[in-house]
Amino acid sequence: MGCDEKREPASGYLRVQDIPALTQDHCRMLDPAKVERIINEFVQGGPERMQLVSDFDYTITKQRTDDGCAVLSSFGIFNACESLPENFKVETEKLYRKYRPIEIDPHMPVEEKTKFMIEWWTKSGELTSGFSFDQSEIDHVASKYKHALRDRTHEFFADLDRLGIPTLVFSAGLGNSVVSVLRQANVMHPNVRVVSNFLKYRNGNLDGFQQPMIHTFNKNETVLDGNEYYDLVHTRDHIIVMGDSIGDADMASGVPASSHIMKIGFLFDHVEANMEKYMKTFDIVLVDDQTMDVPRTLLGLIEKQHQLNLQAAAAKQSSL
Ligand SMILES: C[n+]1cn([C@@H]2O[C@H](COP(=O)(O)OP(=O)(O)O)[C@@H](O)[C@H]2O)c2nc(N)[nH]c(=O)c21
Ligand SMILES: [Mg+2]
Repeated sequence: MGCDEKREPASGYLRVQDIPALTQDHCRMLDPAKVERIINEFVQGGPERMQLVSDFDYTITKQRTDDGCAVLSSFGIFNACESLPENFKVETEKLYRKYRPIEIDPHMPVEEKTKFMIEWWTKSGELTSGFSFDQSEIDHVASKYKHALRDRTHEFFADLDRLGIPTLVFSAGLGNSVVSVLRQANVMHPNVRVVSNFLKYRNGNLDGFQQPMIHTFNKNETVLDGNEYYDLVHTRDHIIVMGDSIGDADMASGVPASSHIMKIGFLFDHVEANMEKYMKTFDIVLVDDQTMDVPRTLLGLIEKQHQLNLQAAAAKQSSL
């Protein structure tokens, strides 16, 4: 026939229109054929080739809760701890007011922004120094947010664990809060790794953040180069990336160019204004979806084929 599009798909080929989670109104795709192609690659490749990379704030946590209560970010959880010195609160707030507009400035080039972000995280680390602080304070505040994870997060992390899929939670926020929320929600399984900024101590007092600094514009797998997680995942070329900010879509940059990446974006704020950019950036855009149902559906398809393969192999073995 000489034309790819017209070629009849092999039997067992999955069609987007036959996957109910992907035909919901709030599930948008600019290029459904590309999504379909990647799903079939994932299903054929099986769990051994998969890895998941996810943002934390408002990706694993909800963008909107049932009771309407705001969910604190990981830095927000730290800032809500009662024992922090007054001066810390005043000065970090000043930094936020200065640097946050730069971070989201649509006109400034990323290279220029990066300099400012390094400055912000550095100054924030300097302020997070020289006073005593106990992790139990973070745990206390974080306990309020263990129920603010997306619906079916527990099941989703159980799926990832059962299938042995390495799961990287990437956050330019505060790792101590991220880990605390995930632990208290009972999803911190052995396949989960959190790469983020963690508190450092010296002589019993806080001493800023541990290296390497993770900021908005280096939050991707290049920052992992050479560490043990990179070694674990660099051969896993089938990648699901999940985020709520445009920049999250780049979290897997640094992996080999031949990789197949499915980018899932959760869109909630200013839906109309953001839609076009999200559609161009993410393969699947979920509008006000506060669940893990779509990523779970992808894992379900991969697992189903995996089970069939295992059964076929067992049947072949017993017939020998
Ligand atoms: C250094 N610093 C950075 N941030 C914000 O923390 C965010 C963490 O970035 P992220 O991990 O991409 O999380 P997200 O899901 O919230 O986007 C950045 O986008 C910054 O806006 C910060 N926020 C607070 N409250 N305090 C800080 O010191 C601070
Ligand atoms: Mg986020």
